[in-house]
Amino acid sequence: MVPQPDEQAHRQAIARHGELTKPAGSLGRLEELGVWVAARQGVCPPRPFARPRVVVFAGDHGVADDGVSAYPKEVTAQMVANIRSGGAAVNALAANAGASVRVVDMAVDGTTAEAVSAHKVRRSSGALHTEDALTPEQARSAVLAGRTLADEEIDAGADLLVAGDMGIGNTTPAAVLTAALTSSEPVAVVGRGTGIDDAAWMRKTAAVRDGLRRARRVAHDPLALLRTAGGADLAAMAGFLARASARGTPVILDGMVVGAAALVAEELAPGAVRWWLAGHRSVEPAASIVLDQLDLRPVLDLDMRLGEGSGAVTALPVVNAAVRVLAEMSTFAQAGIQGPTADEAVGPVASGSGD
Ligand SMILES: O=C(O)c1ccc[n+]([C@@H]2O[C@H](COP(=O)([O-])O)[C@@H](O)[C@H]2O)c1
Ligand SMILES: Cc1cc2nc[nH]c2cc1C
Repeated sequence: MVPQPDEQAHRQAIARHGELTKPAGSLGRLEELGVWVAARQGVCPPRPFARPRVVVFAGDHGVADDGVSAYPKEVTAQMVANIRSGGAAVNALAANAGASVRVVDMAVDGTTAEAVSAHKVRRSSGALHTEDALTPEQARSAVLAGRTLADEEIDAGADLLVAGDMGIGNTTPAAVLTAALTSSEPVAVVGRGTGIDDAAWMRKTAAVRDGLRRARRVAHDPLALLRTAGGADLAAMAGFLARASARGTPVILDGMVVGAAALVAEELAPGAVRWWLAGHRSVEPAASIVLDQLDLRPVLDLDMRLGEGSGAVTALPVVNAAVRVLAEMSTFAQAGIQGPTADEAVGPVASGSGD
């Protein structure tokens, strides 16, 4: 069961925005974001996030051997090492936001450090256009690993979670999952991933078509869908996102790959979306389809298409800014400033974060 955000804190935050020393509604969506956090923390005014945590789910995909990515699968293991040593984009952007980063190997086609491979399910997920991505047992283990990781992080004090992804080929299964759960056509969900050319785009679209043919048959069953056309990374992310919501822990979603996992998580745990904020709009076309389906409006739109949780942690300082407005501004009464005249007091907070 997914808990409801706190209605009372939600109402108090909206009322408080009307009392702060600014024209009603003048901070635009920043007001709405502060209200969103207050309702998730169950307190008004809300607190800046003290222990935001990123978990990057790494795993490559057999379909990448058929020329659907601009990079070879070896890059996945190399980037896991780079994230671990602090040299990836997500490390820099997380540091800017006061967040810490953990990377886990769910299905990397290579050897990674012992410290990151405790939950590893297999080497590379299956080539979804010709075979199942996982066995039923692997799918169950991967979802459970994601749930366990969310529990571990929340129990260790994380007050905001971000799921990131790293895996050569992962935009192909993410496109299939998105198409299967939104009744979209392959051409609508296939993008350029790491930067593929037209020939690779056509190969990728054919792979998505073939994967989707099998995925559509099991689209009503989230575990079967993850097994057929997802992969260990996507399954773990779905478990992680569903569990965060069940624990009442807010999440900032990243781009297209995390978005696809979020669609599955919403199937696993209906209502989970109420604990998620969309960090940004990835340029991948499927990302916008996910946002529409989940009725989420992204905080940022910076033409990013990286993954790793990078868009989510880029949005986090804006979310913390929204919190500080509610927590630190003076009210009209405190500052001895005249409030609005009755006629002027129009609706204080914009809508559209899913509330
Ligand atoms: O999540 C996104 O919006 C996103 C968009 C484009 C690329 N990516 C990243 O690029 C990699 C997958 O791209 P590809 O072309 O190998 O399928 C993987 O590591 C993802 O994290 C991620
Ligand atoms: C270098 C590199 C870094 C990445 N980070 C997420 N996906 C990626 C893909 C590549 C190729």
